[in-house]
Amino acid sequence: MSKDRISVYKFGGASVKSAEAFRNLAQIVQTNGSEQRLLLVVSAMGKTTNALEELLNLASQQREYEQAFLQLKAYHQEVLHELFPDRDHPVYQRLDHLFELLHLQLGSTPQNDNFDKVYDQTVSFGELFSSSILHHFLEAQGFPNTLLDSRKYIQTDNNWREARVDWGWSERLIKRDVLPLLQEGLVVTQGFLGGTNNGLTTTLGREGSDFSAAIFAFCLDAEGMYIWKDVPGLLNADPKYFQETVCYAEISYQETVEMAYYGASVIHPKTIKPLANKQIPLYVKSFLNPAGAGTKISDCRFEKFAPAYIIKENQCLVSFSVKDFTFISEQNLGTIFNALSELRIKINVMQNSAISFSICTDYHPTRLHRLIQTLHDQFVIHYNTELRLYTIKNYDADSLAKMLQDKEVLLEQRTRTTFQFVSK
Ligand SMILES: Nc1ncnc2c1ncn2[C@@H]1O[C@H](COP(=O)(O)OP(=O)(O)O)[C@@H](O)[C@H]1O
Ligand SMILES: N[C@@H](CC(=O)OP(=O)(O)O)C(=O)O
Repeated sequence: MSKDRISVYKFGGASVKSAEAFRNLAQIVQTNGSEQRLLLVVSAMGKTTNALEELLNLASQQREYEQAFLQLKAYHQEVLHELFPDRDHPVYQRLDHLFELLHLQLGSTPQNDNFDKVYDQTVSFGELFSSSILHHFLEAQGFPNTLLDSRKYIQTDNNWREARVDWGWSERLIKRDVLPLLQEGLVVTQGFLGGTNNGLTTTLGREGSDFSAAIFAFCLDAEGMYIWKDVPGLLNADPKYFQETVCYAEISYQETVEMAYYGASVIHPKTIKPLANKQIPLYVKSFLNPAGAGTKISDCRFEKFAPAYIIKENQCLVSFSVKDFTFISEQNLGTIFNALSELRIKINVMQNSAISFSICTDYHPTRLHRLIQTLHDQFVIHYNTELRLYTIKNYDADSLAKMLQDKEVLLEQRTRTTFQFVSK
């Protein structure tokens, strides 16, 4: 087998959540690493990013965070103790140092007024911890590797928490430095993180490690990208909600990007575009059964595939009504869209009637409050929270009946292929 092939492997939180998970990961690298050059992109361990968000919230509200900090540190240390019996191993010093830096960062939070900027400097520690552990663990297992700081390669603007990639600059840097490193052996790097040209850390949006891997795959002209998950592949529904699911053996980029857009959380929505633009296949594989076929996502075409069910949680339905019985005009819509864009509120579904306009969006209380403040002079605004957005792609009578059963529908919309509704 030729060693000219480059593949990018992405391991998410679930695949590094415990010492056992790290061992399983090393096994996957051992099985597949002799056939190809591998770049490993790793997310934070388990639910570390959530824990870091919680720490930051406590610190920014000047509330007690020491206990939560120590808990997060203890979780990482437990994994270290299992993976590195020698307590003098340099990985211990490295992790101690990173936790000290996190502690300093949290200590300076209340004085800082740009929350989103501080968010990126804080929440990014999860991937710094996990990638350091992975680097040292693979070395100890006999897989020499380079630990690459993705913040120096994925160059972004300072649109904190959802930074936009400078593709040209990132590609030049990655081609210049990472290609030669891959000739020497494995490369390990962080998902989710980018960096500005003045050296500050940015993040690419929650669950953005899939996207990081796709950026590297694009810039390296990889032969394939693999995301290793706790499911057999891309399924027609989230097994957390549905007992019976079907695994797609092959599916197109287009179907996948739509599923991701509607909320199938298995793949970050931004992942597909860079891969499709260079025709790089994406494989969704199970780290619990690495020999399983998984799903291949590529430029294929299928006429018919099993209906896909997607549930997006934590939705909010907002309706804007004009105050004087004039119709909703393009001018009114322009005003609403401008405010939404300013506040980074994304529309998941929208619908207008004669005198009102409704949107379904992810619920962010602070942003919604600001939206109401901005527009309350011109519109009467009502909203409902704790809703779900249901989407059925490739629906038929049976799948509709199944999803709609016992639900009160607050808004619905259908095209020839896709049915969506908002409900409790
Ligand atoms: N269509 C789908 N197919 C497979 N898994 C799905 C789908 N929709 C949602 N999921 C969920 O995605 C989870 C895996 O993604 P994620 O939790 O982001 O993994 P990681 O953080 O380890 O990368 C699965 O456990 C499953 O519950
Ligand atoms: N750790 C980040 C980035 C990420 O992609 O994680 P995961 O691959 O576990 O979804 C997050 O939780 O948002």
